[in-house]
Amino acid sequence: MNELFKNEMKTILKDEYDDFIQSLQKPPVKAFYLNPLKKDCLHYFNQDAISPHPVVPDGYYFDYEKYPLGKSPFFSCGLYYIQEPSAMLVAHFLDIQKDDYVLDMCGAPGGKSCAVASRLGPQGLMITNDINTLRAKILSENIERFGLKNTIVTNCDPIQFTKILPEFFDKIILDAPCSGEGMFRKDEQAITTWSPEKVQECAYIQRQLIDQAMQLLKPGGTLIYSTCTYNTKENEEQIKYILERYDCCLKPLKRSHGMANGIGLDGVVRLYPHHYQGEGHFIACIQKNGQSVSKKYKPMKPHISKQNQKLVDEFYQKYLNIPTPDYLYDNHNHIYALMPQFPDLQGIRVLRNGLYLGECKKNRFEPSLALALTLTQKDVKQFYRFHENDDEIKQYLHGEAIQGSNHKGYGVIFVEDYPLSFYKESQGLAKNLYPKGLRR
Ligand SMILES: C[S@@+](CC[C@H](N)C(=O)[O-])C[C@H]1O[C@@H](n2cnc3c(N)ncnc32)[C@H](O)[C@@H]1O
Repeated sequence: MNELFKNEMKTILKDEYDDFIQSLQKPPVKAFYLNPLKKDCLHYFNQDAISPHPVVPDGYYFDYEKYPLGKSPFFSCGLYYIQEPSAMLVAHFLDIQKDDYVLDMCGAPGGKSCAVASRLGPQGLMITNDINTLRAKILSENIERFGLKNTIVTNCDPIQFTKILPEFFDKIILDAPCSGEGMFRKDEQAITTWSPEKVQECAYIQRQLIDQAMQLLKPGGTLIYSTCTYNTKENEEQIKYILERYDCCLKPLKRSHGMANGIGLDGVVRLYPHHYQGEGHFIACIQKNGQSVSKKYKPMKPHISKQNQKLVDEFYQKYLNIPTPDYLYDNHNHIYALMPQFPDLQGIRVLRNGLYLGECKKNRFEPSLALALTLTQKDVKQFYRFHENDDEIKQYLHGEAIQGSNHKGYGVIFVEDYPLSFYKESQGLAKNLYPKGLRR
């Protein structure tokens, strides 16, 4: 470990420094939170291998060596998100309201976006963004896995939002790119890439993102700022900058279970692995002063050709018990269901425009995995239901077809009550429609 980092931690922690260093020798802890869109699923978990997070209501620690939750088919069904237990506090502290419009500026891989978007109601909106294209694609996959309909995934420099959506958002998450000092136990690479120059560089980028966030936030709106690093330049100094520069105030966070106070700043939260069961983190909450007024903005316009509308309608009538969504958007024959509150994002690279329904090709409609993951057994005319450990589920996730019956056409595979994927049946065989990239 870099001597400069050690010296800095000695200054920050004083006589707790040895305890901190010892805690870095222990294995990292892992946790998950439940997806509130997937009802009544807790009893399917091995109760002996999970224990409740002391603060986050739907959060649980788990023993990842004995209980590899990432491999369960329930993971593919989007029942939970595996997230570092300190990071879980960010969404928890945001105090989400059902109709909030939320922006996650640096969203990938999506731990905070999924937590927040799954708690919004149908009037709410989540725009989650990442500047890195590869990471934005992973973000988009996680949004899909969680079965979210109210979420737009973008891949841009967030400065682009300031031109079209000033003072638009009720809540903004700025989980900033940082020097990663809090990740040293979990990620060897974080140790080797750390340098004082990296701290300076991150602080500079964070400042730009902060300025953008404050332009995008509604008066009365809340910004949650977090990092997974310990130095004050990337943490308290950034918060003091916001408080001096903008008409806003600090919303004090309730500390418990070993959460530490800020350095020279009260009301923020510092998490250290020798006090709190998780990795290192910093969290602060800022409220912009002023009255919240809903601004007029240009909504995203639905559009779809008559021919494609007919194909989608036919599919819904034949295979589903729910009506075709009202607001369809056709992007080169890829069909999305928009929500009426979606803003027009002209000029911004959009990876997922609400719920991706599927593709119209060769005069038919092919439904997507994303659509399957939002459906219940009542919503579909044909389905097969299996248990978590059934061979059929293993075969299906592996990419194989499974034994069907004499039905024909599209249906959905469920693991207990939870949708996993569409299949297409003919001649007694349910053909595999699970995307190749996700098979295992
Ligand atoms: C700490 S991670 C975010 C983790 C994420 N919030 C979550 O909970 O899963 C920081 C992210 O910021 C992205 N990033 C870096 N610079 C950025 C910028 N200028 N604008 C937007 N995103 C940026 C990185 O690609 C990275 O994915």
